[in-house]
Amino acid sequence: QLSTTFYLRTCPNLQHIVFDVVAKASFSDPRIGASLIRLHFHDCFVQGCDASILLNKTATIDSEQDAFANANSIRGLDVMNNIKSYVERFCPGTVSCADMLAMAAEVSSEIGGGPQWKVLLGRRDSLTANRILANQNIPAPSFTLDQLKASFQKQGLDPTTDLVALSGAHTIGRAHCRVFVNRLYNFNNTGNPDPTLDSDYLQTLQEICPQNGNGDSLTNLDVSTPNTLDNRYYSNLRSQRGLLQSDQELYSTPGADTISLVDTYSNSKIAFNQQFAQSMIKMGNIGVLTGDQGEIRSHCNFVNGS
Ligand code: HEM
Ligand SMILES: [Ca+2]
Ligand SMILES: [Ca+2]
Repeated sequence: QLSTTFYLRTCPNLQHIVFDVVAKASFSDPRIGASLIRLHFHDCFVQGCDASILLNKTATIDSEQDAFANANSIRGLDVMNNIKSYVERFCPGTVSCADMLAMAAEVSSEIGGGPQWKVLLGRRDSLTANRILANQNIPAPSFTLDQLKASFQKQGLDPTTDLVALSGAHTIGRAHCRVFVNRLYNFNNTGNPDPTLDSDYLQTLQEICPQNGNGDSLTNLDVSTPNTLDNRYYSNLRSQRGLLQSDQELYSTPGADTISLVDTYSNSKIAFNQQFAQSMIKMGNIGVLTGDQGEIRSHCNFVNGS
């Protein structure tokens, strides 16, 4: 239903606009690519890839930006608005915010040293947002492997291949202490740290995140190459240096079918790149609105006429 040539005639310089805005933003903020990739993920897992995450709270919109996983956490909304204002200047009323999110994620992969792919286009923007669904559908960092699998399966993604490949996005970006501090001191109320955490790495993390701190400090998701979209994430998991419980689960759950894929991707950047691109395309197809469904928003943060 979507196509790579959707805006070929109606917005020929779209790709350049998205690339230029993201590239420029990356100079001053090397983390922005990570934030944009995550924004696309958090959009697609709630009502599909329809830019519902971009809608601000109003009298009628219960903003997904206030969901647990998003509040004080998502970034890049300003960059999306910046892209939109350029796009509206060149091709007014044509390009959906949902497509811009998918393109911004692809460009961010490219800029970060990851794979490129042909982005499928033609998505339309939602008229609604759903904060409650966001709380239900966006996986939590404390999830076990079974819970992660169920979450991906609910979206029609493969609970092994897509889960392992897309988790590889944690090869870039940062996380707050609050999302993993339980692993450092009192894992599952045992009074001890998570036993699947390397002891040197544990010590480093304890220095960054004191036991009774406010949890607001940030650290890199990938301890090896924090700003490069490579396959080091997977070698970290093999040496018990996954930052989130949901990361380490992929390798440390006894007998799991995800272990051999972690090995495969850690041994082959090519295999990872290929599957990451394929899984990103698949994620980008979740629940899309097409044809005359939804609308093309004139401002990404508001439905038209509001
Ligand atoms: C598998 C289940 C997943 C869980 C439980 C999870 C959880 C998280 C958490 C807790 C953070 C840190 C947020 C913060 O502290 O503010 C984070 C960051 C991030 N996530 Fe995930 N995530 C998952 C899958 C994904 C997927 C599928 C993608 C993209 C394809 C992704 C991309 C990212 C990126 C790039 C960051 C860093 C964002 C930044 O620095 O602004 N994650 N994730
Ligand atoms: Ca959505
Ligand atoms: Ca990396």
